Amino acid sequence: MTVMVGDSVNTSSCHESRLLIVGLGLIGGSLAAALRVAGFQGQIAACDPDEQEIARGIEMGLIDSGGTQLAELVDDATMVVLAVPVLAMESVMANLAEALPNASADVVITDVGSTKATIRACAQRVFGQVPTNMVLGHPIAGSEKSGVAAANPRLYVDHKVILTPEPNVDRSALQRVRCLWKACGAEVLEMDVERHDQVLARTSHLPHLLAFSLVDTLARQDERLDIFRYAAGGFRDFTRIAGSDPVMWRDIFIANKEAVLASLDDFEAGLSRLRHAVEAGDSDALIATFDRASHARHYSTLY
Ligand SMILES: NC(=O)c1ccc[n+]([C@@H]2O[C@H](COP(=O)([O-])OP(=O)(O)OC[C@H]3O[C@@H](n4cnc5c(N)ncnc54)[C@H](O)[C@@H]3O)[C@@H](O)[C@H]2O)c1
Ligand SMILES: O=C(O)C(=O)C[C@]1(C(=O)O)C=C[C@@H](O)C=C1
Repeated sequence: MTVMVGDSVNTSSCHESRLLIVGLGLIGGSLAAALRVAGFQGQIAACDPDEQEIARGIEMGLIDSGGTQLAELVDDATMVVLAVPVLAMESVMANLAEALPNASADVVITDVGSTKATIRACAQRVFGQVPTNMVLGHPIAGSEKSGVAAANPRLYVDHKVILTPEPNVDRSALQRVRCLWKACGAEVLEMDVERHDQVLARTSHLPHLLAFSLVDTLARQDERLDIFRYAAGGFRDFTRIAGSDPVMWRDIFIANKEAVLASLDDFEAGLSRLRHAVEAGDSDALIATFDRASHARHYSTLY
């Protein structure tokens, strides 16, 4: 079957007969939206403690059914996608473990959490080991918005999804999770858990920490109204992500503490070098730093 996600043609197909999304927010809702647009034939159900998110998901045509109680929704699920904040994963897994006998015999479990080591540890605590039918993953796509109302069917198109399978993973479970994301237009990669957390600490978690800190620092100053009134493109580009969900980011910084602190050490050293260059009016040092950064930014694969 050939399916279309916007302009991109995707020849892989996702044959799950019943997909259960746990946590119907931006990421879970966008997954449902992308599958709908791709012509996904299976049922899509969702579980969320917020009844209004479920009602909105049904109203938007993203899910067929849903509710607040996981145990009532697991029946016959062929794939379960955990899309809740990182520190909510363990309690969701514990509930899932109880209800899992009602799922399809070949059920596959995956997640979308922004950190991977703590979520792997949750799975080990709840199930004794990461089950062979569990494939942890992370779509490298998102926004500062939250909730199903912000769901975007094109969110994953041409974006990377990193899967972090365990060595003993069931190969067909891995293949089915790859198919899920390919159907959404994503490019699927594999990485080990430790490397994932180190890389994402630098490219995603650190920038969010800096944006939150800058906006908070300015917002606490007496003349904040005046400052924000004159802010333009540079401020907007640098700080968009400071509007992101506080709970989601609290969880990420608690979960990925060590890697974030290491990336913060490197950043502080660089900032300190720049501070000295500014203090000393060291034109050569300033030009050398900005030149390196500008080249790196232009020649990176960002779009
Ligand atoms: N927002 C992003 O840019 C982004 C990108 C990639 C991955 N992620 C990851 O995806 C996950 C979801 O993020 P989001 O942006 O969709 O957040 P969101 O706030 O939009 O949605 C999360 C949903 O989970 C629900 N929830 C919370 N606890 C729950 C529980 N115990 N059982 C069921 N549902 C529960 C909330 O009610 C909410 O509707 C997080 O782990 C986050 O780290 C986010
Ligand atoms: O585009 C944004 O607003 C995002 O914050 C998305 C972003 C990122 O840092 O790139 C945020 C968290 C993720 O886990 C993955 C993607």
